Amino acid sequence: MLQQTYPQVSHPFAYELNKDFHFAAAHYVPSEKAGKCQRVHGHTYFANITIAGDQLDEAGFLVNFSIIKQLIHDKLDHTLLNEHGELFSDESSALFPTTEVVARVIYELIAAYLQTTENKPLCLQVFLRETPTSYCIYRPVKLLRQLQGGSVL
Ligand SMILES: Nc1nc2c(c(=O)[nH]1)N=C([C@H](O)[C@H](O)COP(=O)(O)OP(=O)(O)OP(=O)(O)O)CN2
Ligand SMILES: [Zn+2]
Repeated sequence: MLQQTYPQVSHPFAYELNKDFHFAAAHYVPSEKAGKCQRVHGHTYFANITIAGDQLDEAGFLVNFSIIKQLIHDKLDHTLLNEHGELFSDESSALFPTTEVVARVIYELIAAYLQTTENKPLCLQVFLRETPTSYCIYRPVKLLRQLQGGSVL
């Protein structure tokens, strides 16, 4: 896989891990503003996930790299994103599978999993590349502001 550096998110934690993975998926954006992207087309999405925390689990992991990939890859790879009715919807722009929304949904899926773990690390950034020239970064700003204010630690 292509190696690249990603924008850093500032945080106070001792450990930070990053997981790169990719998945192939089709989508369409059901808005006139999307032009040609209203038609079904496909991408190889490249994701980089940033997770941080102070505590390791009994395996010495912040979180198992392979689980982070599985959570997203097993669900979305070789699917039509618009058909995931539990994640996306053609009825509301907040749920159209744009790069922005897909990045946020990936964050939500990973954050929900991390809350079930014993050491509860935090997802701080999702970088999602949709094409060679287009990518989006989602950051949980409420959480990051709480971290800056010291109220999560
Ligand atoms: N803010 C967003 N704009 C666009 C999105 C999106 O998700 N968020 N999506 C699309 C299309 O789905 C398309 O997949 C990507 O568009 P674009 O970068 O324009 O792709 P091209 O390969 O045509 O771009 P080049 O400029 O030729 O590299 C559109 N906009
Ligand atoms: Zn697209």
